[in-house]
Amino acid sequence: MKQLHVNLFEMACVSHIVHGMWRAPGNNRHRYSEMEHWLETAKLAEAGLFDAVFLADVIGTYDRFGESNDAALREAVQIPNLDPLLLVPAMAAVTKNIGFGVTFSTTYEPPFAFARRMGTLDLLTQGRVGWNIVTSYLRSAAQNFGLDDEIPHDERYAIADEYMDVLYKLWEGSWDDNAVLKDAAAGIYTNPSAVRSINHTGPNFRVAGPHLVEPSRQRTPLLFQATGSSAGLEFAARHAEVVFIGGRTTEEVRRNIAKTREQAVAHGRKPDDIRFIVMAGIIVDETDALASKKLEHYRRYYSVEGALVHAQAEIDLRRYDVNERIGDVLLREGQSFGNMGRRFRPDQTIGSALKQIASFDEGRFFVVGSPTTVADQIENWLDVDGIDGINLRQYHSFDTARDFISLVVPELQQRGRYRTAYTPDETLRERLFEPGRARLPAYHFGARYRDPQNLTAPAAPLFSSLPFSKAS
Ligand SMILES: Cc1cc2nc3c(=O)[nH]c(=O)nc-3n(C[C@H](O)[C@H](O)[C@H](O)COP(=O)(O)O)c2cc1C
Repeated sequence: MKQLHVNLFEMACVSHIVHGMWRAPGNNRHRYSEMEHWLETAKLAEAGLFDAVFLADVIGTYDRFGESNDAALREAVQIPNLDPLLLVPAMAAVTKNIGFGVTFSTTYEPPFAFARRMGTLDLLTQGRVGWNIVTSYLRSAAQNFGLDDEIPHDERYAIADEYMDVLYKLWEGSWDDNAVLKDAAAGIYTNPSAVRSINHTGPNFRVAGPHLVEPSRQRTPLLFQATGSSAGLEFAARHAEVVFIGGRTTEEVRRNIAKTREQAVAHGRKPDDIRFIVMAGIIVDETDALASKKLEHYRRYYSVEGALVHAQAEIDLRRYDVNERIGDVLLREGQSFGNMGRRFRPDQTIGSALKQIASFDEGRFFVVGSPTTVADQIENWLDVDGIDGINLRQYHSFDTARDFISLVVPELQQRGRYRTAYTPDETLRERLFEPGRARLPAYHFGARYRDPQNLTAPAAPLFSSLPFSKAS
């Protein structure tokens, strides 16, 4: 019977996704800048037998709503924030099993330095790190790295594909497993013939190598990705091992999962080589009634303005008649339906959009209720939608995680749907897949560089033409 994988869905900032909640009494969000806060977070997640603490990240500001950073700063929407990679060693030092998923963009910082950072983290954590691959979607991020505007979407994925090529060459191909000898008698620490330069030359990167970090247990960290576009799905089919999937209905979720599996098979992988995780909102209490009361309590703090900032809304919905349709207002205001199109339909009324925002309702994977109500839903998500796990959204730190751990985990364990202990000494990849699978499978694209011959044979770029469309 399938068991549920759970990541604590976090971000090193005050207001990650449930905006306004930082004002709720007892919420610890304001302690995001204290080391102790993250040590507590990691220990709590480990006590709950979670798979990992998953840290989102952005390297720019949400400056579209109101055409400035003012609202984002007032509402603390992902600013101020901290670099998530720097939290991992501290959290790893006070835990033994919990994994760490960290977000890093392939668009702005060179791959060689990132390869070293992740190699360092995989060594220090004994193989407990994963990487959430993003190409970054904020114009302000581009402007923080010398550009006027974002690089076009599909081009970012083409750059990301070459980025992965460089990383695999460094992580998988530069050092042999038996390179480090530590032979004090002979005075040889590393066998020079077991380490090689990678001499990568490509359209975006030139990297000589060798990698500076000796092989770690996973070599390549567990690869997470969230996507919905055709270029993103093609990239996931070649690279990703854990994909954040979505869908408004069970049918849509199942279709998206099937499509992603198919594309992975087209890239020489197996249908089961990808685990599917959704963002889930779970508000639980002893009874359904108490859980609904908790939801009402939380709703009082929710910030519609914070949600509009995060959606990079082109218009302030609150300024229009609730019966007007969003599409008509945008047209009249000469605005595109770009950002808001990700959450609303053009024929939706302003009133229904505001209600959707304020309702907390995050669609398909949102449940409020007793442990039984929640566990019933989770079993549905596992067996009917076909997902493998959830990123547990934090409404209140640390009540949301504590409620889940004390009320939902025992219920799921009783049903055989949740681990009762960690497998000692397992890597994060083994936890998501199976014992013995600490590294990328031999047929994964990244493993090709374990054969030094391939270091000199350039890989076929993923996209033969841009913008990418499946037909091409
Ligand atoms: C669960 C989840 C977590 C995400 N975390 C981040 C993040 O931390 N930083 C970021 O820049 N984008 C993040 N994204 C956005 C994705 O990286 C990506 O831009 C988005 O899914 C759209 O992909 P597409 O353009 O290929 O459809 C996240 C998306 C999801 C669903």
